[in-house]
Amino acid sequence: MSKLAVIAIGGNSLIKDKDHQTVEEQYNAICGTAKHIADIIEKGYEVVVTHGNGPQVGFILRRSEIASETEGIHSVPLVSCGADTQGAIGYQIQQALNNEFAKRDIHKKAVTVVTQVEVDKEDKAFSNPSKPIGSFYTKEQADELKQEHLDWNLVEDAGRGFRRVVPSPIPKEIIEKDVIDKLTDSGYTVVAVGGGGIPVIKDDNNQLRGIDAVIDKDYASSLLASQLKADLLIISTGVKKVCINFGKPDEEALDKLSVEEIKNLREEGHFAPGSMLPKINATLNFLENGGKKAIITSPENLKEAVAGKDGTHIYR
Ligand SMILES: Nc1ncnc2c1ncn2[C@@H]1O[C@H](COP(=O)(O)OP(=O)(O)O)[C@@H](O)[C@H]1O
Ligand SMILES: NC(=O)OP(=O)(O)O
Repeated sequence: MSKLAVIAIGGNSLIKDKDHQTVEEQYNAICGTAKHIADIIEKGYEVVVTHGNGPQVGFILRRSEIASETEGIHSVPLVSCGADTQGAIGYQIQQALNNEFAKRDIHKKAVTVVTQVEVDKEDKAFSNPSKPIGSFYTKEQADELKQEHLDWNLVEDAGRGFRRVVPSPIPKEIIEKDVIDKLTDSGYTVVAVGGGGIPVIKDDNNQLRGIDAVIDKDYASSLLASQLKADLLIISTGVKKVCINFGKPDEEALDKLSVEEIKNLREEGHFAPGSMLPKINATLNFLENGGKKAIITSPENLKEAVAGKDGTHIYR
């Protein structure tokens, strides 16, 4: 039986830099990533692809806010902006993968599952927004925006500038997990829990209802990988390897670590909240829930990383 890898693609890693964030440029980045995912499939893995949406969901929300200043145009709730990104990014990944499969004569089909993820309506994240979305701003721009939009929260994001933050509750249950499991078992390459999944809560009548938030896709991917009993969780992001002293003159890249070693480095504060810290926590959740191995690397290093020659490897 083939091994199962869940590959989580970061929303920021789909956008090279601020001059390359159009839909076409994002599709080009996805086509590049699709080649690397196809390499892994050719190595004999079944793959489930998950993806982030931090930049994209923020862009859609902002467009909606600006457009709704025009009479007759309604605004779009954040939860629907997240659902929109699942369709738009899922479509691009699905198309890029199917084109790549056709080129290589891989007899597979990629399919996207619109995925709802249940969260706790009492999650304290709802009163403590922490998930960075949308554009990066300078300190001056951030100060101006705070005065202009009194309901906005902006924080410094891992030395890259200021960003708006929204609530990011912990994912509890993947509503469509059985469908994802069945499709994967049948040989489809499934794209799922896009943007961490569409956040939903159960109301008093046990009915699902969307709630405004953005779930961290690394936590949702880790939950999915555990529930599918995946052999490998791969987090594909903007860096080849996780580092200690990141961005400092004594920065050092990490190759291979145990759960205990990475926990110690986490305690020492080497991983920035809102960027690398959730990835580390998500890999630890996977490894502590039965997973054996997790890799953090960049899209262009996926093949080498799976072959054990690159990336940061964390073992149970
Ligand atoms: N210790 C660290 N090692 C490597 N990268 C780090 C570290 N701390 C913060 N980062 C930053 O975190 C980024 C990944 O987070 P982010 O861009 O939010 O992820 P995503 O790819 O999921 O959108 C890296 O590209 C890097 O800039
Ligand atoms: N939803 C989410 O975690 O997106 P990013 O990976 O883009 O931050």
